[in-house]
Formats: sequence, structure tokens, C-alpha cells
Amino acid sequence: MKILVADKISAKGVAYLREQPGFEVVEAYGSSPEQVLELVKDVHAIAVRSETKVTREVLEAAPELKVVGRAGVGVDNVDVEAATERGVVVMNTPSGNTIATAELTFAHILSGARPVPQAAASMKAGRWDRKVFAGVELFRKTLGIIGMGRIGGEVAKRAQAFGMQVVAYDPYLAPSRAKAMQVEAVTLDELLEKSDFITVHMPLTDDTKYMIDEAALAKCKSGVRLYNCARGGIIKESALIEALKSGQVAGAGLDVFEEEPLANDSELRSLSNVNLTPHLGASTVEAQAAVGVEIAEQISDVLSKGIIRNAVNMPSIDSAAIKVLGPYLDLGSKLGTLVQQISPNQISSLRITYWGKIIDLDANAVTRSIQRGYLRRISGDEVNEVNAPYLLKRLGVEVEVTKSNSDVDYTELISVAAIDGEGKSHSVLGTLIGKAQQPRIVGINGREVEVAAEGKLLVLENLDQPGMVGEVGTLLGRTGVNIADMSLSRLVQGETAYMVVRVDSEPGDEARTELKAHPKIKLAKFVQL
Ligand SMILES: NC(=O)C1=CN([C@@H]2O[C@H](COP(=O)(O)OP(=O)(O)OC[C@H]3O[C@@H](n4cnc5c(N)ncnc54)[C@H](O)[C@@H]3O)[C@@H](O)[C@H]2O)C=CC1
Ligand SMILES: O=C(O)C(=O)COP(=O)(O)O
Repeated sequence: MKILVADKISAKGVAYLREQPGFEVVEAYGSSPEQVLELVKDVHAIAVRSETKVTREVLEAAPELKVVGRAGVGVDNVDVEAATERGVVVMNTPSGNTIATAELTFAHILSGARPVPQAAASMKAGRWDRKVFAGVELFRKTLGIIGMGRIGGEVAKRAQAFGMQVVAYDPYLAPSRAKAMQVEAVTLDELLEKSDFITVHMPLTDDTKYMIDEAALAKCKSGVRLYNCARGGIIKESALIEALKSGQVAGAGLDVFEEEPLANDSELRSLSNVNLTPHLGASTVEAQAAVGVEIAEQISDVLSKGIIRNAVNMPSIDSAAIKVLGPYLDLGSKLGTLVQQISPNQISSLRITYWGKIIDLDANAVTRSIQRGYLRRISGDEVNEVNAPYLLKRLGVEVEVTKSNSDVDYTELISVAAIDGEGKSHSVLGTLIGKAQQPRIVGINGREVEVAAEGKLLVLENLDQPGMVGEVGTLLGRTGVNIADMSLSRLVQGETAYMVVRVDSEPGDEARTELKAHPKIKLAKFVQL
């Protein structure tokens, strides 16, 4: 397995990757986009920070790629949509640099209140300017935090230690968390009107882009101080520059920019009331050691064990969960494959129902397995749990999931029904049997059957008449196909019955043609699980 470390991650992280048996590690920092295209052509994993851009083009140039690991939080340098389409897991290390970024934010807040960088520069220049560099106190001032996630929360604690009043705007903030953090949850407008200092801590999205623009700045107190250690573009730079010049904003501290690296001639560089750092939030020894090792372990787990943690494009399953879910994932994948083979090529939806123990587990992962199983014969190797939902959506197939607590005859039961264009349902039912949790098919199209969900199956719907089992047995025997197991079922005597025959080898053309042409057999499908 080849891993490209495209941005500088900690030496410990790289060493961890090198120690893994069968791993080849290539370190290539500061490569041009053209060089990246060349470097990725045979890699299975790419480790990045925020510098290397993993674009759609890069993903297309990497046919072997399984995982992109971001040693840090923001994945804005990765085309997550394109990765998802291609079944590439994108993962980050969400908490390793929280404290580092909260502390840098505080360094900026303090440097905005007390002009330490400017005073220090003046001292270095040989001056003693005591009057020029007076500041303001944080004590009893109001800090507005926009985005109360991991970093916002740590900034709040530090602000409280300084005796600041904290107000927060975060549309997804649970009232209980606001209460626990002793912050006042307010609307964005209230925050803008009340705050002496404002800091932003959320990702750059369509909703957050230019959240602080001319109109928002006009709502702020005159002399407000603003900080952005999250993502460039949350505060509109052109509006901020004007407000810094007019004095509406007394000072600003920026670690991130609309374009990085910041242009040499950016006006921000020449304003005396703004402090700039070159995207240093996560740049502490501790944070880099943490995220470097974390991403190395996560990449290794995906490649060697199939364990996915902190994925941003699929639900994560850790090793403990995999132990419990493993048999369900296997059953789900088989039910998906089976239902696809007994239904028409074009369906409009997949209806999945869970009963029993499974409803208390993370059924999301099982749903993805069913989707992957359904697509196995349609999309081949291209499909996995990451892109299965996307690929089904692209085919126009809706997926409906129901968890039912009604009584059933099994400890757990999964039903997968493919609904065709005419609304007709083609369904399979499966369960896990015994201590070994063996997957079993216990129903097909509303008929009870009982057959191990493995190997080669012949699914037959025949007229319920004497001698059918014998006829099928003779036909298969004559064409050299041995029967391993068989299950019979019917709804009403005299109507059609279902026969599920587990066979040791695939019936040849002769047997298939005969079965299909048989006047008493309405459906004959050979299914490989
Ligand atoms: N400067 C640097 O080097 C670093 C920057 N970051 C950036 O800091 C940001 C925050 O990171 P974390 O706290 O770890 O993320 P997080 O996911 O823990 O928190 C983000 C918060 O933003 C909130 N949010 C989302 N949309 C919002 C909206 N429209 N308005 C207000 N709040 C909204 C979410 O509810 C969440 O609570 C990310 O953009 C991350 O990339 C993170 C680490 C280092
Ligand atoms: O983790 C993040 O979101 C960061 O912005 C840190 O970026 P970096 O790894 O220092 O290039």
C-alpha cells in the first residue's frame, strides 16, 4: 500500500505509517498541482493539512485511492463530493488542534486589546512610545462567539476566566450546552449589537460566507474588535478593511484569509490596527503531534482493517462497533444482492425495515451495506459504503428506512423490498441464526423460506403441483448440478410455490434454458451471494 504524505505532518505520524507492514510512504511537501497529479497515480492514501488541494482532477488521477486523511479539522481543500462519488473516504482529526486554535484566538484577542505586537515592533525599532500604545481591558467586556463548537467552547472558558461576559450565536447550539457553558445564546443581530469583541469559529459554508459583511459591521458597536481564526471569507475582507479605516472596527486579528497565502500587496498588511498571522491556529508542537499520529493511525486502520473513524463523508464505525455490527453488515450486503437479482433492472425505491435487536444498533451502517450489496452487480468494484448512497441516488432510487418495534418471530429481522415502476414489491427477509450469527434468508416475495444466505442459489417460483421437486432435482442432476440444500414454501395450496435451492455449482446454459422454458416454472433466477 502506498501512502503519499503531501503536507508536513509530525515526524511521529510519518514514522507510524512507515512501521506498518506492507506500507510504502512517500513524503512530498510543497508540490505543484501538476506534481501532485503525477504523485497520486498509484497511491492508496493521501495525508494532507490545509495546503495541498485534493481536487476532482487529483481524485481522478488516483484510481487506487481509498482514503484522504486530513491532519486537522477543515476539509475545504478536499473535494469531498468528488471523493464520495468515487468511494474515497475523507477523514479528519477533529479535536487534536482545538486547544491550539483556542489559544491562538486568545493571543489575538489580547493583542487586539493591548497592542503588544505594535509596541514590540516599536521597541525593536529603538523607540519608547508609552503614550501611543494604550489599550483596553477585557474584564467586564462582552465577547460574542459565533460558532460554539469545540474551539468556540474553549474560547468561551478562557474569556470567562478573564471576567468577560460571553454571548454566543450558533443555530445548532443545544440550549443545554449553552447553559452548561454559562453563555447566553442570542441571535446574530443581538450578538452584533452587544459585543465589544467578536470571534468566529465555524466552517466556511454557503451560510457562513460573508456572514460579517458591510451590513453586519454597521450593526456592531462603534470600536468593536473582530477576530477570525476559523476560515477566510466568513468576515468579508473588503468590508473589514473599510471599517478598520473608518474606525467602526477598532482592531482585528486574522489568522485565515479569503486567499491563502495572503497576497503580498493586500491592504490588510499595511493597516496598523490589524494583527495578522499566517494560518497558525494548529501550529503548536502538541497539536501537530496529536493530529499527525491520529491521522496516521486512522489511515492505517482503513487500509489494513477497514475500520473507519472520523470520516466526513460516511458514518464512522470503530472496532468495537464493527464486532457487534459485522454479522448484520454481512447479512445486509447479501440481502441487497439477493433483492437486486430477483427484481427488475429498474426500480424506484428500496424499502428497508429493521425489527428486533438491530433497531438499538447503528442501523445506518447496515443500510449502507444493503445499498452496496444491491449495487454490487451493477457497479462492480466501483461501489463501496461511501459512494453507495450517491450511486443509488444517481440511478433515481429512493431509500426508505423504517425501524419497527412490532413483534416478529425472530430475534432480529431485516426486510429489503425493491419497488418497481408499477409499485410492485420484490422482497427478501433475512435474520441471523445461532451463536455464530449465521446469515439466513427466511422470506422471498412474502413466502417463508429457510436457507443459508451464502453461495449459489436457484430461486424458483413454480405451480404447486405434485412432482415439481423431483422434476427440478432430475433436471439439475442431469446437467451435473449437485443440490446442497433446499427450502419449499407456498401461500395457498394449488397456487404458486417457491423453491430455493442451494447448489454446489452454477447451472449451465442448458439447465437455465430448460428451467426458464418449463411450463410449470414461472420464475427461475440463479443468484450468487
Ligand atoms: N486557524 C486554524 O489553523 C484552524 C482553524 N480551524 C477552523 O475552525 C473552525 C471551527 O472548528 P471546530 O470548533 O473544531 O469545529 P466544530 O465543528 O466543533 O464547530 C463548528 C461550530 O460552528 C457551528 N456553525 C455551523 N454553521 C453555523 C452558522 N451558520 N452560524 C453559526 N454557527 C455555525 C456549528 O454548529 C458548530 O457548533 C473550522 O472552520 C476549522 O476549520 C480549526 C483548527 C485550526
Ligand atoms: O485544522 C484546521 O482546520 C486548520 O485550519 C489547520 O490547518 P493546518 O493543518 O495548520 O494547515
